[in-house]
Amino acid sequence: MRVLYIHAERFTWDVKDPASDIRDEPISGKANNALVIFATVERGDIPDEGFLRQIARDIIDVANKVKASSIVIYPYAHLSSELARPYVAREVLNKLYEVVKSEFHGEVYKAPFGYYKAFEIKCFGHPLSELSRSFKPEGAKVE
Ligand SMILES: Nc1ncnc2c1ncn2[C@@H]1O[C@H](CO)[C@@H](NC(=O)[C@@H](N)CO)[C@H]1O
Repeated sequence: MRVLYIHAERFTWDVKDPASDIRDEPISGKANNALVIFATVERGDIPDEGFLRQIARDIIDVANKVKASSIVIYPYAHLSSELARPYVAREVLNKLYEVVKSEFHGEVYKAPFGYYKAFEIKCFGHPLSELSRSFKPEGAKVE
């Protein structure tokens, strides 16, 4: 899984057209002081508890470091050329959302899977406000 973390003063997303047969309810939303997780599920990623806990731990660690009051899991199919199939990707992201929500003290949101979306973001711009990660199921985390 490839992720881009942006610590945003403000983040809003607006659902547009469907982009996949596999999709969630089309719910738009917004969050303030949010760690936004642009997440691309890659071929070989699995909805395995251990794999997802490893990712969730890193997300929550960074959210606490930057003192974010919310986290947004944002399905984003543009950070890798090795995309997982939509069915698997949706399951991995929904499970990641559940793990993060069960372990983070603040609000956790998930933008809907399977749509084109408009978004507005105001990045804080401090040294930890833009980070990227690559996670592999065998547990190796590549910075
Ligand atoms: N491997 C994958 N990882 C993460 N998200 C994925 C995915 N495969 C499909 N999606 C979702 O379906 C929309 C169309 O590709 C995707 N939509 C988007 O990526 C929007 N930000 C608009 O581009 C996304 O919701």
